[in-house]
Amino acid sequence: MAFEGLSERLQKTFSKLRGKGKVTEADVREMMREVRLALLEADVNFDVTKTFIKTVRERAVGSEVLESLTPAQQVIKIVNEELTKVMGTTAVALNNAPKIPTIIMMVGLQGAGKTTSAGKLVHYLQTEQKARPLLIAADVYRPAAIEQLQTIGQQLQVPVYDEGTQVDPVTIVEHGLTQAREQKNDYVLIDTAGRLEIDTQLMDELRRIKDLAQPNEILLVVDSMTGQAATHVAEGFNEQLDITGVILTKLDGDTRGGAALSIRAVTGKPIKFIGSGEKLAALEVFHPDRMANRILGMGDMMTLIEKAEKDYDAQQAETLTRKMQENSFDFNDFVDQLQQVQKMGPMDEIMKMIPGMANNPALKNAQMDPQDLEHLKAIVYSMTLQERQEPDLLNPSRRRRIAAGAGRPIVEVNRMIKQFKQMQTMMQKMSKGNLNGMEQMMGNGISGKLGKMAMGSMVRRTKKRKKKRLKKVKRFKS
Ligand SMILES: Nc1nc2c(ncn2[C@@H]2O[C@H](COP(=O)(O)OP(=O)(O)OP(=O)(O)O)[C@@H](O)[C@H]2O)c(=O)[nH]1
Repeated sequence: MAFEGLSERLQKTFSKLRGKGKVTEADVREMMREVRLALLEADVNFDVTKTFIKTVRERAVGSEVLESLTPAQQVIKIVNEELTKVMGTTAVALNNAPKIPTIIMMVGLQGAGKTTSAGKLVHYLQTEQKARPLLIAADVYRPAAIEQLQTIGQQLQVPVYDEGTQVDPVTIVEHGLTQAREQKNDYVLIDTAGRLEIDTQLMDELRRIKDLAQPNEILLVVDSMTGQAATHVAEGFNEQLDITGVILTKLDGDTRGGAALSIRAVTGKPIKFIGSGEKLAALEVFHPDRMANRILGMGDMMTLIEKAEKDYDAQQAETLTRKMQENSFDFNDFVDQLQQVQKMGPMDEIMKMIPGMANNPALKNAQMDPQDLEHLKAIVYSMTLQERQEPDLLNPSRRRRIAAGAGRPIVEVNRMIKQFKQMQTMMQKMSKGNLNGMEQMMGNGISGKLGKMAMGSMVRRTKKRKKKRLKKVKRFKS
């Protein structure tokens, strides 16, 4: 799992501070030594680590922390803010051309994930902006690369311009751009060749393509698993081509985090997207603040909400919104929700995005077994319609009969009813716009002010979204 080592070490370091009424300069110094080691072990660039530690230390020994009533939380807050800063502070959007097409040139070493990322970006543009992109196959050295791009093109139903392997890539790009202009494609993605390492011939070719195409974006695709090497690659490509942004791939793997934490500081260029899987939908906009939260085990509620919005069936979501408003969330909805959550991906990944859940050992490799869902359904279907709506009717004798009817042990029935009631309470609180209830339920791992801070932005944004959704429903009804 990405950042696992770094995340665990940082959280262990900070846990020593929790509960301390007062933090001394010596405590801060000791803690920063551990943070420094954790960063270096995660393959973060040496200079980046040095500057980071210096900044955090200076801020942490300031009076705002040492004299505060919650010094441990203040220190974590500073580390969080500085991690966010190192990674670029805010998400950076794609540069768009004033007049179509916006031209995006994908560059990078062999195997970094260029071709796959070109496909993911097309999928992202189609989903987010209903774009009509064209792909240009300008990697003439690896015949399989053209076929790979054609397969991706077919999957996404976008045209792929290629002239085989015998034509100069610059000519291919020139012809491809002419076709895109004629066919009014709004985006053009150029898949260029990669090499095992940066060499003059590759750079010459990329520069010639750049001079001809005058791209709005030169996105360097780097493999996060290569750690420090990824940072060197980024430095090299940036010097030669003046890249405009980075796509960091394979963050679903066992990456230590060095690349994510170093690239921005070393090159000055933003990480714009992260790849988190081989599927075409596995591309996310890079949000430094959310990444810092994830690294510190503070969850990433915004990504979770966005993921839910994307993967949830729109009609189901609307029904759920209505039920929340009417306070009529019942057992049938409960089963539906579990089914929806199952679609979102492995349970342990999802749970880690919830504040306070990241380091829960019980969640290690937690999976939602499809069979569990079948068992839950069997229990729900053994209830009467009225019981499904009013769980208070489920007295011990009814519970026993339901267990027998579903062929499941009574403890499982009791557990499910308890979970349902918790979810129902959460829904009721959300329907009243009271997300503090949710915070209490989920944020028990990060207490007090910090928990509120972590949830604060989500509460504000969720309220805004809710308002917007309600307006939509109102408009729809009238
Ligand atoms: N797990 C994971 N695999 C990825 C990701 N991105 C790409 N890959 C895989 O990495 C391998 C290389 O990806 P390609 O897209 O072929 O790499 P490339 O940079 O185009 O390679 P060349 O064409 O040889 O220069 C493929 O097996 C991809 O499926 C990612 O975010 N996560």
